[in-house]
Amino acid sequence: MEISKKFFLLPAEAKTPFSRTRNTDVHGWLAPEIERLNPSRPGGLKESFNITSLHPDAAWPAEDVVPGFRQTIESFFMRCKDLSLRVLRVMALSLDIDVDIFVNSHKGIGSDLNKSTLRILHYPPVRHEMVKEGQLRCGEHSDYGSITLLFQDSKGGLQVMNRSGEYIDAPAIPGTVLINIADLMQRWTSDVFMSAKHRVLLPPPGDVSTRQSVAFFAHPDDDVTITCCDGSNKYPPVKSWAYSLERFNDSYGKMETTS
Ligand SMILES: O=C(O)CCC(=O)C(=O)O
Ligand SMILES: [Fe+2]
Repeated sequence: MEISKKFFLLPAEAKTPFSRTRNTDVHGWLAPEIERLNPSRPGGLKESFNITSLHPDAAWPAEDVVPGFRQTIESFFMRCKDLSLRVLRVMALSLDIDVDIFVNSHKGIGSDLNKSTLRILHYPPVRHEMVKEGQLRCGEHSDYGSITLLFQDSKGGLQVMNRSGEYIDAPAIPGTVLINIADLMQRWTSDVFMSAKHRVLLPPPGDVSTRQSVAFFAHPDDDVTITCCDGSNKYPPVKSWAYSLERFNDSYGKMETTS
């Protein structure tokens, strides 16, 4: 989180060259208030940098601007990939189905054929007099892929909806990783694993602290067709990337038509 803070504290002009301009290319910086994860609220009071592919040509800040940034983030990406695959295996085991069913559909993580994304997040201090009606640090949403690993600092604000439909606090527990089920996993398992809606509230008035978190969104390979693994037809088959792209278009608008 230290190294990601160094990036976020750069002036906006230094981050703009890494801006994400199209939904079809997930890599890059998203400035504050761009992302509306709940489209009925104003954009979230957060900024993020997203890494999808470890391709050598991806745009990164120069080594002298944030020393060690690329290497640290890429190596953390690989650790998240390993952990996600382990968790996906355990999930299949718990369902008593082919243990490799999920893992085999995530082989391309880190390549151009898979949109799994490591996102570092920075929530700047909130000036309550500037907050728009209904604005949050991050609006209510569920993630799109299979599972999300979430690492957060101790500042709080994250809430997750329980099965009764109430939002409950999900504070950081030292030494743990929070794992969210995402939408494609819900479809895949015909609602056995339910995707969890979540949001990040504003800090109380007068609290001008920043919040930082890191999320790893595991997605199945782009061309995998997600079909209910119990053989039912509860959800029609969807291609992984086609489904996620539609969801990205809801959250950011159809960026590719405006860039
Ligand atoms: O920062 C957090 O704790 C949550 C971020 C999040 O849910 C997201 O970016 O999808
Ligand atoms: Fe999320």
